[in-house]
Amino acid sequence: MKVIPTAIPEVLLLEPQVYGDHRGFFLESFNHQTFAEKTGLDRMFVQDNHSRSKGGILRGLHYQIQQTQGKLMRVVAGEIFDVAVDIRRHSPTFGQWVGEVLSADNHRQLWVPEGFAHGFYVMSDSADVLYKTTDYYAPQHERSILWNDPDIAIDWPLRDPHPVLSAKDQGGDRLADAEVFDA
Ligand SMILES: Cc1cn([C@H]2C[C@H](O)[C@@H](COP(=O)(O)OP(=O)(O)O[C@H]3O[C@H](C)C(=O)[C@H](O)[C@H]3O)O2)c(=O)[nH]c1=O
Repeated sequence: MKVIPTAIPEVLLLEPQVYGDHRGFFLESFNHQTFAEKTGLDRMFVQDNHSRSKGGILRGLHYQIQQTQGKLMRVVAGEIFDVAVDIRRHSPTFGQWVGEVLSADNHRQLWVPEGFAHGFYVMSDSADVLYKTTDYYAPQHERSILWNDPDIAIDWPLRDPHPVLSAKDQGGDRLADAEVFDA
């Protein structure tokens, strides 16, 4: 597995070793020992999620203010633009974002640490996103930040100007008004 740094040191792009042959391919999508050795992170994942979205859907920006979740994102069908936003008040990269294309073809994974808001935009006609989280879903602690907050200015590769959003995501907070982490 290769670990590729991003503009925010704590956000990591991972490339698994892919074993291709005449039948197709094999890869280890997660190996606890390899993940710890290569990233230096000691995390236990407690939940696996599967999210399918049509093209043009944008989910996010979400985080849990308590029971914070680290997320290991990957795509098994289609292509997404996956975004992590640093919302740790005392971080030198507070309010900055990282966006990476994850796809069924590039097999790339994004490590979104605790203390970050997360969202993705579906660039293909459909996408299946699988991800592991380091704490359990806790809706009472879930918060949303507006996907197009001008103070964050994420450069989403939109297929058209209006992504399809859930009602919750239409009403996200501006970062300036959001509950953020005191880290
Ligand atoms: C996240 C989650 C949701 N649900 C239920 C709650 C709702 O009945 C339904 C859809 O939930 P929601 O609209 O919050 O799903 P997303 O908009 O994909 O939310 C996720 O979107 C962004 C990309 C994230 O990073 C988070 O994982 C998460 O907030 O699934 C569960 O039962 N367990 C869960 O862990």
